[in-house]
Amino acid sequence: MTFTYLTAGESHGPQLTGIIEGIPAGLKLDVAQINAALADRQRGYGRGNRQKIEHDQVQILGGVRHGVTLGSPITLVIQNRDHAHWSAIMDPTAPATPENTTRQVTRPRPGHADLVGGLKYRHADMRNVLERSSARETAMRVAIGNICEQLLAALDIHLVGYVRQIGPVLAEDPTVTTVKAIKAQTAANDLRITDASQVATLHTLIDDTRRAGDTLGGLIRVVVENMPAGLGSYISWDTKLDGKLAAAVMGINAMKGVSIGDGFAAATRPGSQVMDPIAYDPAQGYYRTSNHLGGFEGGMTNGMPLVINAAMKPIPTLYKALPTVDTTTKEAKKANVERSDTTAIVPAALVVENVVAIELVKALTDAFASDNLARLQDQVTAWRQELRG
Ligand SMILES: Cc1cc2nc3c(=O)[nH]c(=O)nc-3n(C[C@H](O)[C@H](O)[C@H](O)COP(=O)(O)O)c2cc1C
Ligand SMILES: C=C(O[C@@H]1CC(C(=O)O)=C[C@@H](OP(=O)(O)O)[C@H]1O)C(=O)O
Repeated sequence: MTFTYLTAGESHGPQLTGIIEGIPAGLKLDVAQINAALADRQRGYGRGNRQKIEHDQVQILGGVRHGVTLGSPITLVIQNRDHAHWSAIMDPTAPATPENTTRQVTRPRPGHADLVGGLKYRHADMRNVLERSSARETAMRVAIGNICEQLLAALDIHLVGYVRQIGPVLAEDPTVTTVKAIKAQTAANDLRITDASQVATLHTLIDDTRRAGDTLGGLIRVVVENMPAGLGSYISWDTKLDGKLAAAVMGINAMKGVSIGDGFAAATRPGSQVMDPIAYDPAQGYYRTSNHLGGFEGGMTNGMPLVINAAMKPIPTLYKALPTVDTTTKEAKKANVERSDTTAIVPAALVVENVVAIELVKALTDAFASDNLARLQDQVTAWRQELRG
């Protein structure tokens, strides 16, 4: 069964909707876990006031009976609580007020989708663009990704996303590398970082940046453990799983770079310091004595932990608004600002984790018969056995 999903909904519309096809029948879904992931996406130092309004909860409206997946499409809904407050602002016919003279968005923000989206779809009011280009949509990708994570857990595959750097400040403890250790470290602070000694520095950096009306980006890493070797393929460029992961991660709002393993740093070193030597052990089969290549060779998983890195640009909406042009008068103006995050690197790390989970489920359900979970589990077990031999 080919796994596909679609999301719909605007940032301040009534709800986000998601439909997933291709989750095997027989998976017991833990809705509390999906809601915990949604709450986790809302946390993080540096976010704006929207998260005080939303309390994201998923409703499952199809594809699940008595808590167990049916193999049919799964329909998910998340309400936008802010919709109620926004309807007047969203009404293009409402008269302007002194507080809000810009009911129609005509001063596009550099770095956001406003201007090009408006030109492309002929939206004179670029609110029609920002509503859908907003990363509000990533709430649904996390709900879908969490269902995928629950399927991966049923196959004993585990993953975590974390923040390595915010702006210029590195906040990664290089000795914390396992999924379990990363989860323990990152749960203990509001920055999703593994080096807790940087928390105070980063709080100050984010506070100072917010006061200056500016914004920050950063670096993210996702680590996946126990993904079997041989997923993805070298046979054609578009079968490479590292490529599919890169596209999925780049598909997240504000991502500007994706790399695997040591990534760009590998380009500066000799091959002897980059290739991962092959070894064999009867209990675990073939393995590598290092993992510079982040678990991929020839577009295929090689059985080592997958290491996927992402670079997020700073948030494009600046309170100290940037120069733009009013699209009605063509006069030089300051860009539109309503409300914004100073940095969203903390939720973004969870979003990257979740889109990785989605791509891994796609790869697994492509490779194995997956109408039913028990059958999929049997095949993955048999495949792991074959690889050990
Ligand atoms: C979790 C998350 C939250 C974001 N919050 C904001 C925000 O508050 N304000 C903003 O201007 N951009 C925000 N962004 C980034 C924009 O959505 C993104 O830059 C925009 O859609 C343009 O797309 P691009 O950066 O991929 O080119 C956020 C991104 C993520 C992943
Ligand atoms: C709503 C979310 O993020 C939003 C993403 C976003 C953007 O432009 O991407 C802009 C802001 O929207 P608003 O003006 O409504 O506050 C963020 O809050 C969310 O993550 O749930």
